[in-house]
Amino acid sequence: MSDPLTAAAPIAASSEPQARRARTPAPQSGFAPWKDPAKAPIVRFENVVKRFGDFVAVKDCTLDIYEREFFSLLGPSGCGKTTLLRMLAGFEKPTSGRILVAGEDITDLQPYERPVNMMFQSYALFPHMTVEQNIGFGLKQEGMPKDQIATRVEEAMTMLELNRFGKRKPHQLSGGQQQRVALARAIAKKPRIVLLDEPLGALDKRLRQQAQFELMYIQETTGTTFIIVTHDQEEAMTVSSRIAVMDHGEFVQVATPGDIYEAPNSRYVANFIGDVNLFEGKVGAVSGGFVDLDWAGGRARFKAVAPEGVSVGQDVWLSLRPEKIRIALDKPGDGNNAVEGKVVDIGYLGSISQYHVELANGEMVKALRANSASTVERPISWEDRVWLEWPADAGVVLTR
Ligand SMILES: Nc1ncnc2c1ncn2[C@@H]1O[C@H](COP(=O)(O)OP(=O)(O)OP(=O)(O)O)[C@@H](O)[C@H]1O
Repeated sequence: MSDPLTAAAPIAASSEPQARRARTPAPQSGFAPWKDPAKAPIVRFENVVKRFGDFVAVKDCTLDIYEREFFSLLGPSGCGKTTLLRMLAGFEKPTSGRILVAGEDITDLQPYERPVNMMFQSYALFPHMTVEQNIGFGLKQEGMPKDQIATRVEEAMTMLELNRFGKRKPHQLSGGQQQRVALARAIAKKPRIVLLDEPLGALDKRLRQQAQFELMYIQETTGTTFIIVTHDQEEAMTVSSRIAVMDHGEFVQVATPGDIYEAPNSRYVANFIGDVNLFEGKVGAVSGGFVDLDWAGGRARFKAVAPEGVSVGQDVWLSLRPEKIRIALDKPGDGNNAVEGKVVDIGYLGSISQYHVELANGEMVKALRANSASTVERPISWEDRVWLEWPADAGVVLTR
């Protein structure tokens, strides 16, 4: 059973959307400590390996996380996200490697000796205690004087808008309110680092989105470093300063949401985040920072920005997001990449439509088009022959 002190429940979904809507977090513009060589990380995983018997759950992971980051570990089920988090919290010991917090090696410290509080997916509130008592419990265990506990509990309840519920027991609260109590309890101890394992997993989509903003607000207001485990890419994109995309116990890419989306380093990452078209081809030529990519055995040549170290004859993939493609009935002029196809499906999404276009080699490409009232062209419909067009810098050439 998890320790109710450290194993708190998911974050709250607000039951007072009106009151809370005004509190959108300030954007972390310009916040990029990972780019500053003078900055020391608050968390460092150093060549961390975790084996369970013969199985390697985490393979030689090295990662720096900086103070005030909202850092996401993102990946499919079983890729090692929770194991990494549990090693940082002290519930698992690395098979080899070290974990440092603020420069101090904490690998051998007990969970309660670490400046870290972990919130698990499960609820772990004490049913016989009031909200106030639940929030103050950890502080009481630490031997904090009563008046200071009262102040901390008050602060945490105010932040989570729980003041009205202080005297209630957990069963007298909604699920979302219980989650807020759990978060209040975690932050009342003022840990330097809060770890969240799928904190919003139990919420439906609407509440989840609301709770994401709430989490961001609390993270920014308290100045705490948050590390979250999620397999929901939209969630990671919304809340994170940076994301580590994981696969089979390894980091595939660690970058900002923008870079992960715009500059994925592999087909795995491109496919994992958002919708993408992948054109397989061979490099036909490299010059002036661009490659010519021979697609479908030479049916067409696409120009794209050359990745580092690419050479003629190499197998590559052009990753192209649907919104970067212009779809039109008329053949575009020279200059951009263009390929012809037939519309086989249209998804009407309100402000935009998604077109599924079949190319000559049978490949399907997705393209988006705004449903703008000012569009003078005739609407594009099923079975139409269309042209897909994009500039050389719209896609990313991937070598793996
Ligand atoms: N105590 C354990 N004993 C043996 N294998 C384990 C243990 N804990 C985790 N594993 C294995 O290690 C791998 C990584 O598990 P982990 O819980 O870190 O994955 P995850 O990425 O968090 O997945 P999920 O999103 O499903 O929670 C899985 O294959 C899991 O079965």
